[in-house]
Amino acid sequence: MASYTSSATKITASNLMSFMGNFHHYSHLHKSHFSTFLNFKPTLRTNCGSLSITRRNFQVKSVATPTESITGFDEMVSGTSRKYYMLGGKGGVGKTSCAASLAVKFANNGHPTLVVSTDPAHSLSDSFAQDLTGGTLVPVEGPNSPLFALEINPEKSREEFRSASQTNGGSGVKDFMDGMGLGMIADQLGELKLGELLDTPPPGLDEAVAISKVIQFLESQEYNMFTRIVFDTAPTGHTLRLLSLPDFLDASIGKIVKLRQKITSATSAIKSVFGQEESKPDAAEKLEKLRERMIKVRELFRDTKSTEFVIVTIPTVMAINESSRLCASLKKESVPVKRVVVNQILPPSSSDCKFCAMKRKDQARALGMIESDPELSSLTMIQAPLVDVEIRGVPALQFLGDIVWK
Ligand SMILES: Nc1ncnc2c1ncn2[C@@H]1O[C@H](COP(=O)(O)OP(=O)(O)OP(=O)(O)O)[C@@H](O)[C@H]1O
Repeated sequence: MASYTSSATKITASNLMSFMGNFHHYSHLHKSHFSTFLNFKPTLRTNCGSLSITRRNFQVKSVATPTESITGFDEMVSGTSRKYYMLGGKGGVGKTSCAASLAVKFANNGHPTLVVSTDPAHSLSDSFAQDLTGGTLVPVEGPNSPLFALEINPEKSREEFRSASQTNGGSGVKDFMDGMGLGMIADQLGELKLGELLDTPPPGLDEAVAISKVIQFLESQEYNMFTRIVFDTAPTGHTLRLLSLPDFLDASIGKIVKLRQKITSATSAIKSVFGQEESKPDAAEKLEKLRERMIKVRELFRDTKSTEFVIVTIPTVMAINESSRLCASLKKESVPVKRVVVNQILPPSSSDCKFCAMKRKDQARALGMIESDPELSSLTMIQAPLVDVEIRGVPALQFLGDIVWK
Protein backbone atom coordinates (compact mmCIF):
# COMPACT_ATOMS: atom_id res chain seq x y z
CA MET A 1 0.00 0.00 0.00
CA ALA A 2 1.41 3.37 -0.94
CA SER A 3 1.60 6.17 1.59
CA TYR A 4 2.05 9.85 0.92
CA THR A 5 3.51 12.27 3.46
CA SER A 6 4.20 15.96 3.40
CA SER A 7 5.61 18.53 5.75
CA ALA A 8 2.41 20.50 5.30
CA THR A 9 -0.10 17.85 4.36
CA LYS A 10 -0.74 14.20 5.02
CA ILE A 11 -2.99 12.54 2.51
CA THR A 12 -3.88 8.98 1.68
CA ALA A 13 -3.05 7.13 -1.50
CA SER A 14 -6.68 6.96 -2.58
CA ASN A 15 -7.16 10.69 -1.94
CA LEU A 16 -4.21 11.55 -4.13
CA MET A 17 -5.26 9.10 -6.84
CA SER A 18 -8.76 10.54 -7.04
CA PHE A 19 -7.29 14.05 -6.82
CA MET A 20 -5.03 13.44 -9.81
CA GLY A 21 -7.74 11.54 -11.65
CA ASN A 22 -10.02 14.54 -11.30
CA PHE A 23 -7.68 17.09 -12.85
CA HIS A 24 -9.78 17.21 -15.95
CA HIS A 25 -12.69 18.65 -14.01
CA TYR A 26 -10.56 21.72 -13.47
CA SER A 27 -8.93 21.93 -16.87
CA HIS A 28 -10.97 25.01 -17.79
CA LEU A 29 -9.36 26.97 -14.94
CA HIS A 30 -6.38 29.22 -15.23
CA LYS A 31 -3.01 27.85 -14.12
CA SER A 32 -2.96 30.08 -11.04
CA HIS A 33 -6.06 28.27 -9.79
CA PHE A 34 -4.12 25.06 -9.73
CA SER A 35 -1.39 26.38 -7.52
CA THR A 36 -4.01 26.63 -4.78
CA PHE A 37 -4.78 22.96 -5.22
CA LEU A 38 -1.19 21.92 -5.70
CA ASN A 39 0.50 23.79 -2.91
CA PHE A 40 1.64 20.68 -1.15
CA LYS A 41 4.89 18.78 -1.00
CA PRO A 42 4.12 15.11 -1.01
CA THR A 43 6.62 12.31 -1.05
CA LEU A 44 5.29 9.23 -2.68
CA ARG A 45 6.54 5.92 -1.40
CA THR A 46 5.59 2.49 -2.55
CA ASN A 47 7.02 -0.88 -1.64
CA CYS A 48 8.66 -1.04 -5.04
CA GLY A 49 9.77 2.46 -5.96
CA SER A 50 9.81 6.12 -5.05
CA LEU A 51 9.06 9.35 -6.83
CA SER A 52 9.52 12.74 -5.20
CA ILE A 53 7.40 15.66 -6.21
CA THR A 54 8.57 18.77 -4.44
CA ARG A 55 7.43 21.76 -6.41
CA ARG A 56 4.14 23.32 -7.36
CA ASN A 57 2.29 22.15 -10.43
CA PHE A 58 4.02 18.79 -10.35
CA GLN A 59 7.42 19.90 -11.48
CA VAL A 60 9.72 17.19 -10.35
CA LYS A 61 12.88 17.72 -8.36
CA SER A 62 14.42 14.30 -8.47
CA VAL A 63 13.50 12.10 -11.37
CA ALA A 64 12.77 8.46 -10.78
CA THR A 65 14.47 7.05 -13.82
CA PRO A 66 17.24 4.47 -13.65
CA THR A 67 19.62 6.92 -15.27
CA GLU A 68 19.26 10.64 -15.84
CA SER A 69 18.70 11.07 -19.55
CA ILE A 70 19.37 14.29 -21.36
CA THR A 71 16.98 14.69 -24.23
CA GLY A 72 18.45 17.83 -25.71
CA PHE A 73 15.27 19.78 -25.01
CA ASP A 74 17.32 23.00 -25.15
CA GLU A 75 17.96 22.28 -28.80
CA MET A 76 14.32 21.36 -29.41
CA VAL A 77 13.05 24.58 -27.86
CA SER A 78 15.62 27.00 -29.29
CA GLY A 79 14.84 29.28 -32.21
CA THR A 80 11.60 30.84 -33.34
CA SER A 81 11.41 29.34 -36.80
CA ARG A 82 8.78 26.65 -37.10
CA LYS A 83 9.70 23.10 -36.17
CA TYR A 84 7.72 19.92 -36.63
CA TYR A 85 7.97 17.00 -34.21
CA MET A 86 6.30 13.74 -35.20
CA LEU A 87 5.93 11.17 -32.45
CA GLY A 88 5.22 7.64 -33.49
CA GLY A 89 5.60 3.99 -32.61
CA LYS A 90 3.74 0.83 -31.77
CA GLY A 91 0.14 1.05 -30.50
CA GLY A 92 -0.35 1.85 -26.83
CA VAL A 93 3.26 2.68 -25.92
CA GLY A 94 2.47 6.26 -24.90
CA LYS A 95 2.75 8.26 -28.13
CA THR A 96 -0.18 10.51 -27.25
CA SER A 97 1.00 11.12 -23.67
CA CYS A 98 4.52 11.97 -24.88
CA ALA A 99 3.27 14.16 -27.77
CA ALA A 100 0.79 16.03 -25.56
CA SER A 101 3.38 16.54 -22.81
CA LEU A 102 5.91 17.84 -25.36
CA ALA A 103 3.32 20.27 -26.76
CA VAL A 104 2.53 21.55 -23.25
CA LYS A 105 6.23 21.96 -22.55
CA PHE A 106 6.80 23.92 -25.78
CA ALA A 107 3.83 26.18 -24.98
CA ASN A 108 5.14 26.74 -21.46
CA ASN A 109 8.48 27.72 -22.98
CA GLY A 110 6.98 30.51 -25.07
CA HIS A 111 6.13 28.70 -28.31
CA PRO A 112 2.64 29.05 -29.77
CA THR A 113 2.10 25.35 -30.35
CA LEU A 114 -0.25 23.14 -32.29
CA VAL A 115 -0.63 19.47 -31.49
CA VAL A 116 -2.21 17.38 -34.24
CA SER A 117 -3.44 13.82 -34.13
CA THR A 118 -3.45 11.91 -37.39
CA ASP A 119 -4.36 8.64 -35.67
CA PRO A 120 -7.88 7.55 -36.74
CA ALA A 121 -8.31 6.20 -33.17
CA HIS A 122 -7.64 9.53 -31.45
CA SER A 123 -6.78 9.80 -27.80
CA LEU A 124 -5.74 13.47 -27.65
CA SER A 125 -9.13 14.41 -26.17
CA ASP A 126 -8.66 11.78 -23.47
CA SER A 127 -5.11 12.91 -22.83
CA PHE A 128 -6.02 16.59 -22.45
CA ALA A 129 -9.31 15.66 -20.74
CA GLN A 130 -11.00 18.06 -23.13
CA ASP A 131 -13.24 17.59 -26.16
CA LEU A 132 -11.00 18.20 -29.14
CA THR A 133 -13.11 16.40 -31.73
CA GLY A 134 -14.62 18.10 -34.74
CA GLY A 135 -11.63 18.48 -37.02
CA THR A 136 -11.02 22.13 -36.12
CA LEU A 137 -8.44 23.89 -33.96
CA VAL A 138 -9.44 23.84 -30.30
CA PRO A 139 -7.65 26.01 -27.69
CA VAL A 140 -6.20 24.09 -24.76
CA GLU A 141 -6.47 25.95 -21.46
CA GLY A 142 -3.55 26.19 -19.08
CA PRO A 143 -0.14 26.68 -20.69
CA ASN A 144 1.66 30.06 -20.72
CA SER A 145 1.59 30.45 -24.52
CA PRO A 146 -1.22 29.51 -26.89
CA LEU A 147 -1.68 25.78 -27.31
CA PHE A 148 -4.17 24.44 -29.84
CA ALA A 149 -5.11 20.89 -30.64
CA LEU A 150 -6.48 19.38 -33.81
CA GLU A 151 -7.83 15.87 -34.25
CA ILE A 152 -8.07 14.92 -37.89
CA ASN A 153 -10.58 12.17 -38.35
CA PRO A 154 -9.98 10.76 -41.82
CA GLU A 155 -12.71 8.13 -41.60
CA LYS A 156 -15.35 10.66 -40.57
CA SER A 157 -14.15 13.03 -43.26
CA ARG A 158 -14.48 10.28 -45.84
CA GLU A 159 -18.03 9.56 -44.66
CA GLU A 160 -18.94 13.26 -44.87
CA PHE A 161 -17.34 13.34 -48.26
CA ARG A 162 -19.31 10.36 -49.47
CA SER A 163 -22.67 11.64 -48.19
CA ALA A 164 -21.95 15.08 -49.69
CA SER A 165 -21.37 13.43 -53.04
CA GLN A 166 -24.63 11.51 -52.73
CA THR A 167 -26.94 14.24 -51.41
CA ASN A 168 -25.70 17.21 -53.38
CA GLY A 169 -25.27 15.51 -56.67
CA GLY A 170 -21.58 16.27 -56.53
CA SER A 171 -21.62 20.03 -55.84
CA GLY A 172 -21.06 19.51 -52.09
CA VAL A 173 -18.05 17.40 -52.89
CA LYS A 174 -16.26 20.35 -54.36
CA ASP A 175 -16.95 22.51 -51.26
CA PHE A 176 -15.85 19.73 -48.97
CA MET A 177 -12.70 19.03 -50.98
CA ASP A 178 -11.92 22.76 -51.03
CA GLY A 179 -12.22 22.75 -47.24
CA MET A 180 -9.76 19.92 -47.05
CA GLY A 181 -7.33 21.63 -49.41
CA LEU A 182 -8.11 19.06 -52.09
CA GLY A 183 -10.25 21.25 -54.30
CA MET A 184 -8.04 20.71 -57.28
CA ILE A 185 -8.50 16.98 -57.08
CA ALA A 186 -12.29 17.50 -56.96
CA ASP A 187 -12.10 19.67 -60.07
CA GLN A 188 -10.19 17.12 -61.96
CA LEU A 189 -12.08 14.08 -60.75
CA GLY A 190 -15.50 15.66 -61.25
CA GLU A 191 -15.92 14.03 -64.60
CA LEU A 192 -14.59 10.72 -63.38
CA LYS A 193 -17.61 9.94 -61.16
CA LEU A 194 -16.07 10.70 -57.79
CA GLY A 195 -18.98 9.19 -55.85
CA GLU A 196 -18.27 5.80 -57.38
CA LEU A 197 -14.59 6.20 -56.68
CA LEU A 198 -15.33 6.76 -52.99
CA ASP A 199 -17.39 3.62 -52.68
CA THR A 200 -14.13 1.81 -53.29
CA PRO A 201 -11.62 4.38 -51.97
CA PRO A 202 -8.08 4.05 -53.24
CA PRO A 203 -5.50 3.02 -50.63
CA GLY A 204 -4.13 6.10 -48.93
CA LEU A 205 -7.24 8.31 -49.17
CA ASP A 206 -7.44 8.58 -45.36
CA GLU A 207 -3.87 9.74 -45.27
CA ALA A 208 -4.57 12.10 -48.17
CA VAL A 209 -7.09 13.87 -45.98
CA ALA A 210 -4.56 14.09 -43.15
CA ILE A 211 -1.76 15.28 -45.37
CA SER A 212 -3.93 17.89 -47.03
CA LYS A 213 -4.23 19.47 -43.59
CA VAL A 214 -0.45 19.49 -43.36
CA ILE A 215 -0.34 21.31 -46.68
CA GLN A 216 -2.68 23.89 -45.20
CA PHE A 217 -0.22 24.47 -42.35
CA LEU A 218 2.28 25.60 -44.92
CA GLU A 219 -0.05 27.86 -46.82
CA SER A 220 -2.82 29.23 -44.65
CA GLN A 221 -2.65 32.38 -42.56
CA GLU A 222 -4.50 30.62 -39.77
CA TYR A 223 -1.53 28.41 -38.96
CA ASN A 224 1.17 31.05 -39.35
CA MET A 225 1.46 31.82 -35.66
CA PHE A 226 2.61 28.35 -34.63
CA THR A 227 6.33 27.92 -34.10
CA ARG A 228 6.05 24.32 -32.91
CA ILE A 229 3.82 21.66 -34.43
CA VAL A 230 3.70 18.30 -32.69
CA PHE A 231 2.13 15.32 -34.45
CA ASP A 232 0.68 12.43 -32.51
CA THR A 233 0.79 9.91 -35.32
CA ALA A 234 -1.08 6.67 -35.88
CA PRO A 235 0.68 3.38 -35.06
CA THR A 236 3.70 2.46 -37.16
CA GLY A 237 2.09 1.13 -40.38
CA HIS A 238 -0.14 4.16 -40.88
CA THR A 239 2.73 6.53 -40.21
CA LEU A 240 4.86 4.99 -42.89
CA ARG A 241 2.00 5.17 -45.36
CA LEU A 242 1.51 8.82 -44.42
CA LEU A 243 5.16 9.53 -45.09
CA SER A 244 5.19 7.76 -48.42
CA LEU A 245 1.85 9.27 -49.52
CA PRO A 246 3.35 12.19 -51.44
CA ASP A 247 5.10 9.61 -53.62
CA PHE A 248 1.87 7.67 -53.95
CA LEU A 249 -0.06 10.77 -54.96
CA ASP A 250 2.70 11.81 -57.26
CA ALA A 251 2.29 8.53 -59.12
CA SER A 252 -1.54 8.71 -58.93
CA ILE A 253 -1.58 12.23 -60.27
CA GLY A 254 0.53 11.06 -63.17
CA LYS A 255 -2.15 8.45 -63.94
CA ILE A 256 -4.97 10.95 -63.51
CA VAL A 257 -3.28 13.42 -65.84
CA LYS A 258 -2.96 10.75 -68.51
CA LEU A 259 -6.58 9.67 -68.04
CA ARG A 260 -7.74 13.26 -68.12
CA GLN A 261 -5.76 13.93 -71.27
CA LYS A 262 -7.45 10.96 -72.92
CA ILE A 263 -10.89 12.21 -71.87
CA THR A 264 -10.09 15.75 -72.96
CA SER A 265 -8.89 14.66 -76.37
CA ALA A 266 -11.98 12.45 -76.77
CA THR A 267 -14.39 15.25 -75.76
CA SER A 268 -12.46 17.78 -77.88
CA ALA A 269 -12.89 15.51 -80.86
CA ILE A 270 -16.64 15.34 -80.20
CA LYS A 271 -16.84 19.08 -79.57
CA SER A 272 -14.91 19.87 -82.73
CA VAL A 273 -17.47 17.83 -84.64
CA PHE A 274 -20.20 20.09 -83.17
CA GLY A 275 -18.08 23.21 -83.56
CA GLN A 276 -17.55 23.94 -79.79
CA GLU A 277 -14.31 25.25 -78.27
CA GLU A 278 -12.63 23.68 -75.19
CA SER A 279 -12.68 26.58 -72.69
CA LYS A 280 -11.65 24.92 -69.40
CA PRO A 281 -8.23 25.74 -67.89
CA ASP A 282 -5.53 23.24 -68.52
CA ALA A 283 -6.18 20.34 -66.16
CA ALA A 284 -2.68 19.01 -66.42
CA GLU A 285 -1.31 22.36 -65.31
CA LYS A 286 -3.52 22.39 -62.19
CA LEU A 287 -2.57 18.88 -61.28
CA GLU A 288 1.05 19.68 -61.79
CA LYS A 289 0.63 22.42 -59.15
CA LEU A 290 -0.83 19.88 -56.75
CA ARG A 291 2.05 17.58 -57.42
CA GLU A 292 4.45 20.41 -56.56
CA ARG A 293 2.63 20.92 -53.27
CA MET A 294 3.08 17.26 -52.50
CA ILE A 295 6.76 17.49 -53.26
CA LYS A 296 6.94 20.43 -50.84
CA VAL A 297 5.40 18.26 -48.13
CA ARG A 298 7.76 15.43 -48.92
CA GLU A 299 10.71 17.79 -48.63
CA LEU A 300 9.41 19.17 -45.36
CA PHE A 301 9.23 15.72 -43.82
CA ARG A 302 12.83 15.19 -44.80
CA ASP A 303 14.16 18.59 -43.79
CA THR A 304 16.67 18.06 -40.99
CA LYS A 305 16.44 21.73 -40.00
CA SER A 306 12.69 21.81 -39.37
CA THR A 307 11.49 18.27 -38.83
CA GLU A 308 12.24 15.41 -36.51
CA PHE A 309 10.56 12.06 -36.01
CA VAL A 310 10.73 10.89 -32.39
CA ILE A 311 10.24 7.15 -31.89
CA VAL A 312 8.28 6.21 -28.77
CA THR A 313 8.66 2.69 -27.43
CA ILE A 314 8.48 0.62 -24.23
CA PRO A 315 11.15 -1.71 -22.84
CA THR A 316 9.81 -4.97 -24.27
CA VAL A 317 11.39 -7.15 -26.95
CA MET A 318 8.34 -6.86 -29.23
CA ALA A 319 8.12 -3.07 -29.02
CA ILE A 320 11.86 -2.64 -29.54
CA ASN A 321 11.90 -4.93 -32.57
CA GLU A 322 9.10 -2.91 -34.12
CA SER A 323 10.87 0.36 -33.25
CA SER A 324 14.01 -0.90 -34.91
CA ARG A 325 12.07 -1.67 -38.11
CA LEU A 326 10.36 1.73 -37.93
CA CYS A 327 13.73 3.43 -37.52
CA ALA A 328 15.14 1.57 -40.54
CA SER A 329 12.12 2.58 -42.67
CA LEU A 330 12.37 6.21 -41.57
CA LYS A 331 16.05 6.29 -42.43
CA LYS A 332 15.29 4.68 -45.80
CA GLU A 333 12.70 7.42 -46.42
CA SER A 334 15.36 9.96 -45.34
CA VAL A 335 13.19 11.21 -42.47
CA PRO A 336 15.33 12.77 -39.72
CA VAL A 337 15.25 10.65 -36.56
CA LYS A 338 17.48 11.44 -33.58
CA ARG A 339 15.68 10.39 -30.40
CA VAL A 340 13.91 7.36 -29.00
CA VAL A 341 11.72 7.68 -25.91
CA VAL A 342 11.64 4.49 -23.85
CA ASN A 343 8.47 4.92 -21.86
CA GLN A 344 7.07 3.17 -18.81
CA ILE A 345 10.36 2.23 -17.19
CA LEU A 346 9.92 1.02 -13.61
CA PRO A 347 11.17 3.63 -11.15
CA PRO A 348 14.09 2.60 -8.92
CA SER A 349 13.39 0.74 -5.74
CA SER A 350 15.39 -0.58 -2.84
CA SER A 351 12.93 -3.38 -2.14
CA ASP A 352 11.24 -4.91 -5.16
CA CYS A 353 8.44 -7.44 -4.86
CA LYS A 354 8.94 -10.63 -6.90
CA PHE A 355 6.80 -9.34 -9.76
CA CYS A 356 8.64 -6.00 -9.96
CA ALA A 357 12.06 -7.69 -9.70
CA MET A 358 11.19 -9.91 -12.69
CA LYS A 359 9.77 -6.96 -14.62
CA ARG A 360 12.84 -4.87 -13.89
CA LYS A 361 15.14 -7.64 -15.14
CA ASP A 362 13.05 -7.91 -18.30
CA GLN A 363 13.19 -4.16 -18.86
CA ALA A 364 16.96 -4.06 -18.28
CA ARG A 365 17.37 -6.76 -20.94
CA ALA A 366 15.20 -4.77 -23.37
CA LEU A 367 17.17 -1.57 -22.68
CA GLY A 368 20.33 -3.54 -23.44
CA MET A 369 18.77 -4.52 -26.79
CA ILE A 370 18.38 -0.85 -27.71
CA GLU A 371 22.00 -0.17 -26.87
CA SER A 372 23.17 -2.90 -29.23
CA ASP A 373 20.52 -2.45 -31.93
CA PRO A 374 22.08 -1.41 -35.25
CA GLU A 375 19.28 1.08 -35.94
CA LEU A 376 18.42 2.41 -32.47
CA SER A 377 21.82 2.52 -30.77
CA SER A 378 22.84 5.73 -32.53
CA LEU A 379 19.76 7.60 -31.26
CA THR A 380 19.59 9.63 -28.05
CA MET A 381 17.73 7.43 -25.59
CA ILE A 382 15.20 9.23 -23.39
CA GLN A 383 14.02 7.17 -20.45
CA ALA A 384 10.53 7.97 -19.15
CA PRO A 385 9.34 6.36 -15.92
CA LEU A 386 6.15 4.44 -15.43
CA VAL A 387 4.10 6.63 -13.13
CA ASP A 388 1.42 5.27 -10.86
CA VAL A 389 -1.41 7.55 -11.91
CA GLU A 390 -3.08 8.08 -15.25
CA ILE A 391 -1.71 11.09 -17.11
CA ARG A 392 -4.76 13.21 -17.95
CA GLY A 393 -5.20 16.97 -18.19
CA VAL A 394 -2.71 19.81 -18.58
CA PRO A 395 -1.18 19.75 -15.05
CA ALA A 396 -0.53 16.02 -15.30
CA LEU A 397 0.93 16.44 -18.80
CA GLN A 398 3.14 19.22 -17.50
CA PHE A 399 4.28 16.87 -14.77
CA LEU A 400 5.16 14.17 -17.32
CA GLY A 401 6.74 16.71 -19.69
CA ASP A 402 9.06 17.99 -16.98
CA ILE A 403 10.24 14.45 -16.30
CA VAL A 404 10.67 13.38 -19.92
CA TRP A 405 11.77 16.46 -21.86
CA LYS A 406 14.92 17.93 -20.29
N1 LIG B 1 4.88 6.82 -18.39
C1 LIG B 1 3.64 6.39 -18.16
N2 LIG B 1 3.29 5.98 -16.92
C2 LIG B 1 2.04 5.55 -16.68
N3 LIG B 1 1.07 5.45 -17.61
C3 LIG B 1 1.37 5.83 -18.86
C4 LIG B 1 2.66 6.32 -19.21
N4 LIG B 1 2.66 6.63 -20.51
C5 LIG B 1 1.42 6.34 -20.97
N5 LIG B 1 0.66 5.86 -19.99
C6 LIG B 1 -0.74 5.41 -20.08
O1 LIG B 1 -0.83 4.36 -21.05
C7 LIG B 1 -2.05 4.47 -21.80
C8 LIG B 1 -1.72 4.57 -23.28
O2 LIG B 1 -1.01 5.78 -23.48
P1 LIG B 1 -1.17 6.64 -24.81
O3 LIG B 1 -2.61 6.82 -25.17
O4 LIG B 1 -0.32 7.84 -24.65
O5 LIG B 1 -0.51 5.62 -25.84
P2 LIG B 1 -0.54 5.64 -27.44
O6 LIG B 1 0.73 5.01 -27.89
O7 LIG B 1 -0.84 7.00 -27.94
O8 LIG B 1 -1.77 4.69 -27.72
P3 LIG B 1 -2.52 4.42 -29.15
O9 LIG B 1 -1.57 3.66 -30.00
O10 LIG B 1 -3.71 3.61 -28.72
O11 LIG B 1 -2.86 5.77 -29.69
C9 LIG B 1 -2.77 5.67 -21.25
O12 LIG B 1 -3.70 5.26 -20.29
C10 LIG B 1 -1.67 6.50 -20.58
O13 LIG B 1 -2.16 7.30 -19.51
